[in-house]
Order: sequence, then structure tokens, then C-alpha cells
Amino acid sequence: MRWENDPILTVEHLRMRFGGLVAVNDLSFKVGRRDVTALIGPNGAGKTTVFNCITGFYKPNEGMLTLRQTDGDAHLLERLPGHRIAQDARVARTFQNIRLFSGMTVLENLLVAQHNTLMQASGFTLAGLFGLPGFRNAEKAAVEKARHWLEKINLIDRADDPAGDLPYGDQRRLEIARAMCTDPVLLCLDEPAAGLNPRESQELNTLLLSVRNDHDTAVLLIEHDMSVVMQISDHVIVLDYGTKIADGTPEEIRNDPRVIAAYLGVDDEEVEQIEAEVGA
Ligand SMILES: Nc1ncnc2c1ncn2[C@@H]1O[C@H](COP(=O)(O)OP(=O)(O)OP(=O)(O)O)[C@@H](O)[C@H]1O
Repeated sequence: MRWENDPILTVEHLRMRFGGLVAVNDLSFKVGRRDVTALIGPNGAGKTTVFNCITGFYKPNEGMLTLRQTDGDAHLLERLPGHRIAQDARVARTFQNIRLFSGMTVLENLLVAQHNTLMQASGFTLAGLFGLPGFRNAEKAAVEKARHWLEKINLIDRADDPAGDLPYGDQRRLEIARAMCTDPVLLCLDEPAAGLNPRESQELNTLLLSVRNDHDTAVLLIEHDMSVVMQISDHVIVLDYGTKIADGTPEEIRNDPRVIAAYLGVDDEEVEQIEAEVGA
């Protein structure tokens, strides 16, 4: 499997407790460098907690999260502060709820994402203040990158409109474009298809496949919409009560009795019976 041979992210024995509640328990999995990987499971299974550990919002109680760049450089995410996970390890994320700057224009949202690069080019304001060529070039490149993404998500005509005026599905795609403007190697998306109609879901699928195919960015997504998961994922990991119950290709997952049992919420005895049948 590709994710075994060339993982961008390796999660080992991750454990996260909230008081007496073990939200994630001894979880290990790999995310392939060229894959769309889906993390699925019933409500409360621990998916967002895993994302929060990867992106530095939570420090796990136990476990190792290793992000390996193409050049072999490794970052131990559990040891890095959140801003360095974004800046140095180049992990970007979106949230369950939309977090655009709704009063700023669509274009400005994509320029803000490039703030770090622009600040560096400005020598932390002086070069910017005097309009030196290095800064002007960086500014031009930032606008070009923003326009590239607006073309890609079909929002170039709305570049100067406030982001908050866009329809919901467009705002979702704009958030992904904003995350992509930071040149991430790993893009983590928390329920990107939530609230989308079938047409918008299809546009999202096209965008995510293009992220995987045309950029050196691995995609890890939490998703409840199985039509999105099954259509675009190369690899699916299933959580239930904080532990991994299945890990494989969409075809393997679709027919796994443990997954069906977890989703249908059958009785414990029935789950045990199903697990015995599949030799778990
Ligand atoms: N900050 C927190 N403090 C206490 N408990 C928490 C915290 N964050 C998550 N939990 C608990 O951890 C468990 C896993 O929650 P999590 O949000 O990770 O699940 P999820 O799989 O993302 O669920 P959903 O699909 O509903 O978003 C839940 O029982 C939740 O109540």
C-alpha cells in the first residue's frame, strides 16, 4: 500500500484524555504522501480530537506524530507549538464551521494567508514601506497565487466581493483555497462537505482531486458524507470510541462488518458476534 511505503504522516500510539474520558486510545495509522485519506466514524468517535493533536491545538498525553517532508526532514508534531506546525512542518487545516474573514474581500482572504511570506519579503516592514523591488515582487507573486486559486475555484469574478456574501458552498471552497495559499504539504479538512448540496459536493470532489493530483499536498479529511469519502479517497481509516476499527481502501471499508456495525449502532453482543465472524 502506498501509505505504508511513503507516508507523509505517521501517527503512533496516540492517546488523548479529557479527565476520565479517553477520547483517543492507542491510535496508530499512516497518511500517504500522494493520497486522499479519510478519517471516518460515528459522532464522538474522536476524529476532531485527532485533528487537534496533529495541528497542535491539543498536546497528546501519549504518542508520536511524525511528519516527513519529501527531502527526508522529519518534524515531531507533538513537540512543536501550533504556529510552527503550520509554518515549518507546513500543515494547514480548515474547521467544521466556516472561519473566513467575512468582511474582507475574497481576494484579501487569500492574501492574508500569505502574510508570513510577505512580512519576510518586507524585512518586517522597512522594505515594504519604501516599496523596494524584493517586496514588490513578493507582493506580485502573492496576488498571482491568489488569482490562480480563484480561477481554480471559479470565483475570479467575485474577487472584490466580501467573502461573507458568497453562497455557502463557495465559502467552503474559498477556505480550502486559502489553506492552499500557504503551500501546505498536508491539508487537514474537517467535514468539508457538511451542508453542501449535490452540485457543490461534486465541485468539492473535483477541487480535492486536483489538490492531490496537481500539487505536492496530501489530503486528510474528516467526513460524514459517504458519497464524498467513497468517490475521492484512496485510503479510509475508521474510528469508534477513540480506537481504530478498520483501515484500508474504500472497497475494503465498504464491506467491513465492524464498520457497518459501528454505523448502525447494533448491540454490543452483535458487534462481538460480527467481530468473531471477521476474526477481529
Ligand atoms: N475539549 C474537550 N473537553 C472534554 N471532552 C472533549 C473535548 N473535545 C472532545 N471531547 C470529547 O471527546 C470525544 C471525542 O470527540 P471528538 O469531537 O473528537 O469526536 P468526533 O469523532 O470528531 O465527533 P463528531 O463527528 O460529532 O464531530 C467526545 O466524547 C467529546 O465529547
